Amino acid sequence: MHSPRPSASPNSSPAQPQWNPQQSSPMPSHRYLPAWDRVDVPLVDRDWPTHRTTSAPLWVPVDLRDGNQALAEPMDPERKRRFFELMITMGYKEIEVGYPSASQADFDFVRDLVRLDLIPDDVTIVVFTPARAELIARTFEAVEGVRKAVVHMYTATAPTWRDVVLGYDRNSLRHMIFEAACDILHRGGDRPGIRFEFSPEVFVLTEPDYAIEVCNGLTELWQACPDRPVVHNLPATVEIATPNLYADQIEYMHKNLDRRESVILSVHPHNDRGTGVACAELAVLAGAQRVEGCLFGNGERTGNVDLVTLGLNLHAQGVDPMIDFTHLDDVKAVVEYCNRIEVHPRHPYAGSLVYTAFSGTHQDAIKKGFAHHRAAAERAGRDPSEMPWAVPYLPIDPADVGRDYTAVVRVNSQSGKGGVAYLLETEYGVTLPREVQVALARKVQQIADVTGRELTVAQLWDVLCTHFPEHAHSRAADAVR
Ligand SMILES: CC(=O)SCCNC(=O)CCNC(=O)[C@H](O)C(C)(C)COP(=O)(O)OP(=O)(O)OC[C@H]1O[C@@H](n2cnc3c(N)ncnc32)[C@H](O)[C@@H]1OP(=O)(O)O
Ligand SMILES: CC(C)C(=O)C(=O)O
Repeated sequence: MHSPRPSASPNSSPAQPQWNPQQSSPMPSHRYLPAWDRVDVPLVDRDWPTHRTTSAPLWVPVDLRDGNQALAEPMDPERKRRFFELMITMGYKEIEVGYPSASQADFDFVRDLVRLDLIPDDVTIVVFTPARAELIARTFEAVEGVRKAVVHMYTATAPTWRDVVLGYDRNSLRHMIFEAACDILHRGGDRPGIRFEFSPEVFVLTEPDYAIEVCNGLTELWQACPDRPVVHNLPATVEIATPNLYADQIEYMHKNLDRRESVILSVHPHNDRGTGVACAELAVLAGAQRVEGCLFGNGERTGNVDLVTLGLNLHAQGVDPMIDFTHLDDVKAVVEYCNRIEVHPRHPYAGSLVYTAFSGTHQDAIKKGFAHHRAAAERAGRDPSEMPWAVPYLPIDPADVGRDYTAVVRVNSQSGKGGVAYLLETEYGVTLPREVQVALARKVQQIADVTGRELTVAQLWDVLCTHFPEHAHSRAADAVR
């Protein structure tokens, strides 16, 4: 049973309203089929829209495999080791450490982790392999002697990949997957610390009944039980649609997987449409229990889903992400070093500019918000850091991730009196009367308009000293003198 084609959104009426003067563009959009014509969307009596996420899923960073395979210069052993240690420090407990059959470097890295006993007892490593006998053999060689590992086998299951890339029909591909899975069972089935994972690559374009048939077959073959569950990891290898479609696909699997208590339902979103985070969040509402991704969203093309944003999105909802982000700038520095890619200044939670307001009304609100926050803490007899957070324009307290408040307000031609006054108050301890704030802001704005530049706090102080010397009495400035 499949759902009828969903109705068009209210915005897509063919009769364009007179208030919308947009014209047809020269974009060749007709070349692309909507997702609804590319894959059957299973009928879902949807539950996910009414769910809430109240606990963190199991996070599985795949930086050392999916992230690494997307780098122009894959990580050297020293970089891989630093990244691995960082993830351990942050609290990740299941970490994909590589594709050991891909290269000697990948193989050696996994061997070093095992031989040098670098994997803490409560951490499970994941090793990745295609469904090819010689590469499976090499993968097991890599984890020889490990205490705990997940052997993760993948094969593309979507029609185009079956037809064009692999050259199998549905039956012969299933046969090929099961043969490889038997090999894996044979090599690892008796080893207590070894568990199995399967990814039907390009799950989002795979017929749902085929995905179910293959996954359920593997659950059976691998003898999954609650004590030794299998992971079925359902990747949006390339994003194809709005996140609600992915959520429907995940909920369909959640409701149709056999031995559900013996299956860990995992997701692996990429970010081709820029909606990887939304896909993961809706997928968790739809039944996913485990999320694979990369720190700050490195990975193939536009990247894997960003585990930092996902974790801190939970934090900002009052849910413990179970990962330590308290030194986020240090985390960022290590990841930038290892990947040789910079994190964007606007990156959620971590970018250099994300706790900074240049614009006047935002600054005014932040200034009032901080004052209100401090006063509320005083009234309650508590430290401000323990009080519920409600400062406007700052979705979380920057201090939670190790930032101070110095960059919260910066002044340029978009700023107003509130921002200027805030900086002089916090940096110089001077509280200006409202009329002085207004007049000073006018002077500052004239300067900023002429130079087109930001003004430093020292420059603001100079403007105050020049034009309103009678108000330039500051504790901080006195201390400097
Ligand atoms: C979505 C993902 O991220 S998938 C992971 C992708 N990551 C990587 O590819 C990084 C590491 N890869 C490698 O180092 C190499 O590709 C290797 C060592 C695995 C294989 O190398 P090669 O043997 O030279 O093969 P090549 O790279 O051309 O791979 C394509 C072959 O693998 C087959 N193949 C692709 N995926 C799979 C799979 N999951 N299971 C079995 N066979 C597969 C293809 O059909 C093709 O076979 P053909 O040559 O008979 O047509
Ligand atoms: C095979 C899986 C896990 C993957 O990396 C992808 O589909 O992007």
